[in-house]
Amino acid sequence: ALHARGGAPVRLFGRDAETIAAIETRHENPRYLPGIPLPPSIRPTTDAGEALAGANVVLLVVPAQSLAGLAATLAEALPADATLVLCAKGIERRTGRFMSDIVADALPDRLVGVLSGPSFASDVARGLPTAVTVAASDGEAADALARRLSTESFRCYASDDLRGVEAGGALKNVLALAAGVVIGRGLGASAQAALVTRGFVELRRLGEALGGRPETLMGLSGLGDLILTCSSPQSRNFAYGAALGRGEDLSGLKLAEGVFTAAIAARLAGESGIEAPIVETVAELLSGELSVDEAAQRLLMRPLKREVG
Ligand SMILES: NC(=O)C1=CN([C@@H]2O[C@H](COP(=O)(O)OP(=O)(O)OC[C@H]3O[C@@H](n4cnc5c(N)ncnc54)[C@H](OP(=O)(O)O)[C@@H]3O)[C@@H](O)[C@H]2O)C=CC1
Ligand SMILES: O=C(CO)COP(=O)(O)O
Repeated sequence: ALHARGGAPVRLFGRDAETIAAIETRHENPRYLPGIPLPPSIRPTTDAGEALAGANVVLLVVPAQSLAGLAATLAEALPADATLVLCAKGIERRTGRFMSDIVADALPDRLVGVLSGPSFASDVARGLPTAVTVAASDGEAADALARRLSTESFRCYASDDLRGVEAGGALKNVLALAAGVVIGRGLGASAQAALVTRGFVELRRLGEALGGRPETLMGLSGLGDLILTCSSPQSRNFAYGAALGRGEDLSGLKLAEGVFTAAIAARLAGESGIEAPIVETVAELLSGELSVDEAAQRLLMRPLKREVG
């Protein structure tokens, strides 16, 4: 929407014919962004070939667990010189792969960027001020992509630390879920602040162990996104954790990305010898090893080894 408003030719591929038809006729996405007018110049289609013909920048915006399937759908129609921008935050549950690894396997030799940072879709689509990180392994490519994707309301900062950006985006989902549990259980704002701070320590430790740089984890795609999603019910991960914390029936609720990432993140922490008690507690809660009460208590008041605030 942002780029179409700025005059760029934008095509939108989606698989749900009803939603695509609504965007075409009403210039609104009633399922995902109700009430937000979309520029009539956007060309929506259910035909991947039509969407991709001649495209030079392609943003892939599906949940992390769906990226491999989407990459397979697009493979044939994707122009050879198109730059791919990965917007999903997470780790593939089945394989433990980060998003850039999935795309490197399915669509090798492509220029790949990762876009991540504190940015709720509805804020971005409304044109509210947003700042994110755009990473590519090649610094010059990251700079060019950040310039290309920036608009007056959407500022992209370039980074060449692809793994650090991916790690921050995936881990904050698990921590946002934990923050939701704390609030849902009624533990209060002080506990929430403690959770976010201790969660950030885990995000940094684990993110570095996975190959990310400290300054990336302290930036928009790490700390920035952690602050946003640990404090807003607009975050699906936070909202899912809050419902869990309140003891609600979750059967009608779409699984948040952090549900898929928690066990993998806990395993990666174990393999790297990293202490990640919050991530581990979320994984144990989701697997049923801990009750909500036990988990809520453990998230903040687990037995101390040698932690210093
Ligand atoms: N929403 C947000 O505020 C933000 C989201 N993100 C990240 O973006 C990613 C997507 O999030 P979001 O859009 O909110 O997710 P939603 O679950 O709200 O929407 C997912 C969209 O992806 C489509 N989709 C899923 N699988 C496929 C597939 N195999 N082929 C084609 N389309 C598919 C869905 O289509 P259908 O309707 O047909 O199922 C739907 O349009 C996530 O990783 C999230 O972390 C990042 C920042 C902010
Ligand atoms: O990543 C997000 C905002 O930056 C969106 O978070 P949720 O996936 O938890 O909704």
